[in-house]
Amino acid sequence: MTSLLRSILPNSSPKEEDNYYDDDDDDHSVEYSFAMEYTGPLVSHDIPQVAPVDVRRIPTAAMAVMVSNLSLPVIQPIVKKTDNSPLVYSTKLENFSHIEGVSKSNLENRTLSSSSSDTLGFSDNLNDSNCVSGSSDLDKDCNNHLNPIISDSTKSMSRSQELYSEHSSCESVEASNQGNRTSVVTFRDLPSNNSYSEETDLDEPETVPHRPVVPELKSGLCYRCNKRNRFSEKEFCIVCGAKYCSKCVFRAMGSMPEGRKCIPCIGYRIDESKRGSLGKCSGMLRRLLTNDAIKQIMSSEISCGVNQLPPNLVCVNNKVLSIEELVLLQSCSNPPKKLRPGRYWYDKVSGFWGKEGEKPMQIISADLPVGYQILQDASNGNTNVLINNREITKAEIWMLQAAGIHCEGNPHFWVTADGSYQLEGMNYVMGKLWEKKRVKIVCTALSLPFPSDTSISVGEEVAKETNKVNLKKQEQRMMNKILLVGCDQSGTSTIYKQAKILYDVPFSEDEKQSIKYMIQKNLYSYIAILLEGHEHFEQDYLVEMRRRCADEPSSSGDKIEEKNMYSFNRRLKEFSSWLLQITMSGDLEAIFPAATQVYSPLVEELWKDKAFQATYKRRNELNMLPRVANYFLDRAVEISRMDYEPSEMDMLYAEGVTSSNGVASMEFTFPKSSQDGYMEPLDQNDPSTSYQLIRVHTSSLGEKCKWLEMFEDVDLVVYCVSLTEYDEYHEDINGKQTNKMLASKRLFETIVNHPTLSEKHFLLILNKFDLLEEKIERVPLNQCDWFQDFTPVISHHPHNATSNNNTPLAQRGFHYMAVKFKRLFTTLTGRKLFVSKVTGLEGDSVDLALKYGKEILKWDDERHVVSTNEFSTESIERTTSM
Ligand SMILES: Nc1nc2c(ncn2[C@@H]2O[C@H](COP(=O)(O)OP(=O)(O)OP(=O)(O)O)[C@@H](O)[C@H]2O)c(=O)[nH]1
Ligand SMILES: [Mg+2]
Repeated sequence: MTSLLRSILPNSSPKEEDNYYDDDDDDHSVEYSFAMEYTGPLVSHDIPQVAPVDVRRIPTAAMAVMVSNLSLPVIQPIVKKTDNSPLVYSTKLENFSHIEGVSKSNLENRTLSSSSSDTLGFSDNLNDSNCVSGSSDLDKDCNNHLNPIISDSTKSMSRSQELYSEHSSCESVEASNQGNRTSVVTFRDLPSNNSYSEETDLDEPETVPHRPVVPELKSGLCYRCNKRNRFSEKEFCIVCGAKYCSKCVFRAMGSMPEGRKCIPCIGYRIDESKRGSLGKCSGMLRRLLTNDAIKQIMSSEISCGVNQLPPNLVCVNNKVLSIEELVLLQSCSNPPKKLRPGRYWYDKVSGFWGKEGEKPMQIISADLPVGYQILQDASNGNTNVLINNREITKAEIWMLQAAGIHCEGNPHFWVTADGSYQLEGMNYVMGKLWEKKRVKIVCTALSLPFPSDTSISVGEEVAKETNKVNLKKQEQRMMNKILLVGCDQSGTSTIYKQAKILYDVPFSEDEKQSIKYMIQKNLYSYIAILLEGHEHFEQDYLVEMRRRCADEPSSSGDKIEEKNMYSFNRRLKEFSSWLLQITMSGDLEAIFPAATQVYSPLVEELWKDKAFQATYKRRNELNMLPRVANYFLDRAVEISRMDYEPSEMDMLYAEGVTSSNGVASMEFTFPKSSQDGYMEPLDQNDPSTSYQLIRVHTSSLGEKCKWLEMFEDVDLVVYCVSLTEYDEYHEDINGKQTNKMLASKRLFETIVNHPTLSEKHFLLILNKFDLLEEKIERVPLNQCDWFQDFTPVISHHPHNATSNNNTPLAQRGFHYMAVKFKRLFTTLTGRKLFVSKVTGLEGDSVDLALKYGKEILKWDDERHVVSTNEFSTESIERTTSM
């Protein structure tokens, strides 16, 4: 028998063909099969029925592709329903009439219908060529697995078929032609998308047999043709793990009624380690089939009964689930995502859901009668703070703090599904957790769950749909987490904000508002510095004038006062002394920006005042004035107004970023750019790769950065150091002056040595290179004890551009510091530190550094793929695209 598959694979050996289809005309033991209206040319390319298939689930589009490969028309089966419900599949004859050599009468003659009123199958004139027998060589190969499926239709209908047919809402009515003939199938309308239908899956799917995983072949070998091509894509069987190349995949897997399983594995449970890849096929299969075909196969793979998770492998609150519980869990409006075998805890009141001994990973529907009562130590918390009887983790404490909830005194909270919280024993709701914007930021940064808006407020159906979409979106995306840390003033918040601007992640209203207030408050502190300077300038001017006066006895003291170019009018004088007093007392923070409305007119008046302008011109003499102050002072009047709206640049230059507990988090993707050249090939194939940048302030990390353990799932740590710190000092908690570079080094050591990050890649950002260029000319690097051996040789031949000696001093300083950190890192870890030179205020510079981070992650991914040759479909795609 010639098969359609065979016909599209002309080079395959006859032996291989025999393995799949035999010529035994008498054996027509297909239980579910096509009845199609066929015509001449098609007869010789019959449909590859290698396993019993629910007609509705046969990926017709897959067939269509194969047919289209043969330049044949797409066959669209249409369903006719007769009184007794058996179905007849037919195709529209017109579809074929344009094919050369095919007349309508020819088509009609070859029309197929069910062979008896209640039997669905091929009519005799096609049986010869189209039916698949169970006695082919292939089937002999697979005898043990296939026989139960394709022999006696009633007696031997395998469990998988039962489940399968149940899922596809087919009912086996009776068998005609016992042994050889097809069983009778009637069809009901498909129910909604639920994987489980009540009557179907409640009976022990755990009895679905388990098939051992095949031992892995040497990397790159196809399990069928045994040909090696390490980098060519393969599709793998979700049961036994065997991998097939594009030439063999259809021969090995047939029409894939249960998804990607080799034929002998049909009817068997999937390998649980591959559950994550259900519904995700390789790029290879996508190229071979149409979208519709892929959709159909993947949907069968996800929903067919035999592939469902066995309930006895899931334990919730110490109780092994029954099938009813599992169904409840998976069919609720907000089910656990990617449920795998394992032990879980479930807080029925709030809906928090997590793995035993771990922080919550999701918020699912509340009040499901699943598992026993939750235990206090379910998530292994050690905070003495309880939510719904569970001792919560440190990450959750941060979440509560972000919501403004105090956790002193080890309180016990009661949190309901909508986030309402109250103290145990108190009868009033203190607030709603999920309504606090900062909670969302902290939850995202710490990988804590946050409910989607819909799951709280909208009806079940909409929520269900939204969840599905979200789930799909999540599955499509690969999230890489980047943790950004550094000492105070190293520039982490600048880099974080720069990334927002670069990758089009808008600042939230909340962030904008608080950055605006920060800018306005800082403006008054800069003005205060100017006013302090003004007092000195005024005093100096007075002294100078008096000296001159002494030289010219004719001029009076009053005149000197009048002539003083630094004199304010009375109002400005009062404002000036008030502001200076407030600043000295440290109350500036308490008054501004709230008082902006009142003082804004005074700022305007001040700015127009000649005395103040004279002071402003001399601002460079004021050491206390930060460099960034110029940027804002130039627009002081505009900024001091109530209706001031900070621009992106303003937000970048503002000192700080809104965050609670010093944690800020953003998601972004790298935009595609034609200039990226060779750097981009992988991303072009995988544009959905997204990144999460989490900036955390070290003051929030506790002693010895203990709370770094909350960032166990980050992929890359970016440590930020300011290149200008080498001659700067700050007072530590004991009042001791400490060199800032040494403090940075110590923090670096602590973070690198932290057990949570022991396996992570590190990228060191040496920031503020623009400032180093200025500073290193004035202040030698060996001001810092750690940099004593920096002794650059200065060239006396400035025109010798190729000489190393002519490398700018700042560049050499940067290299030197980079090597210092690299050596330190290698001593601590034995691994390689990546370093990037950055000027945080320049977008391109930050962009390059973050892209470097991306390259590190990509490199790591590829390394894993090559070394472990994992089954992950993404990795297969990536390897190939290398
Ligand atoms: N000239 C220059 N200034 C920079 C650069 N990076 C950051 N700054 C400035 O340095 C100051 C500190 O930067 P931040 O980003 O606030 O530093 P941080 O790490 O958040 O420090 P904390 O807020 O103290 O935690 C800000 O005024 C920035 O504008 C840079 O590359 N060049
Ligand atoms: Mg800052």
